[in-house]
Amino acid sequence: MSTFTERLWKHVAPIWEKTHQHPFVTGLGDGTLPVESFAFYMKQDYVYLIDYAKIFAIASTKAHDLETSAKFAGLQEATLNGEMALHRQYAERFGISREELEATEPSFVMIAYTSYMLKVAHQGSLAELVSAVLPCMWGYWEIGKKLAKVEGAMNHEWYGEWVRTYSSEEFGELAAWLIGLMDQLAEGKSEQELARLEEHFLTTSKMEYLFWDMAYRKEMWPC
Ligand SMILES: Cc1ncc(C[n+]2csc(CCO)c2C)c(N)n1
Repeated sequence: MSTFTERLWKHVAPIWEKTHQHPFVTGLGDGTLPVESFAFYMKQDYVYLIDYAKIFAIASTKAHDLETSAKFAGLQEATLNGEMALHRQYAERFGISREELEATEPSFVMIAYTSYMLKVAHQGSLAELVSAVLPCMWGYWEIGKKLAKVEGAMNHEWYGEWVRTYSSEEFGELAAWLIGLMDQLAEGKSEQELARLEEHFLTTSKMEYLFWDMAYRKEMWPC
């Protein structure tokens, strides 16, 4: 018997493969990514994470046991003060102030992405919420591991810190925890329910791709 996340992995493989080949992602590894695209990404990602942290808070209220509730509360804290500190550090290097970072005008891809996750978080079950946020964590872990193997990527003057963060053992453990929770929550669910979880997972995986692409092209609203 294979696990539910093995099923997800099989179905998402072509989307993730396309993501790994995107010039933003390969450029993070080999250093060819234009630094202006990276700065654009950091700003959009900062406002993305403001929403994302709220989704962890919702997950904490929907948790079925105290341990899971505490873990999500901790994740909200880690996002606001850990992951976003990385962004604040980068912004400082770029000469972008905290106020400017926080006042970033959201791109339409960023709004579409977080709005989808927030909708699922508010309206769906905990299993649905986890299926929608899983590509962010699992996907970054896969990218982090891949880029860490690229010669010089860990020590690159701009992107090294990013690669070290998302390939770290600590981050891997977090991703593994969420994958385990997804499998646990999928247990005993009907095929109809599992199909809904898979749909969320595939949708946000595609959103991840779009996020890289939006940042690479520095794409804002067309009008
Ligand atoms: C577009 C986008 N997708 C995924 C992540 C990664 N991420 C989002 S929340 C979280 C948990 C810990 O803070 C992690 C690792 C990101 N930053 N930006």
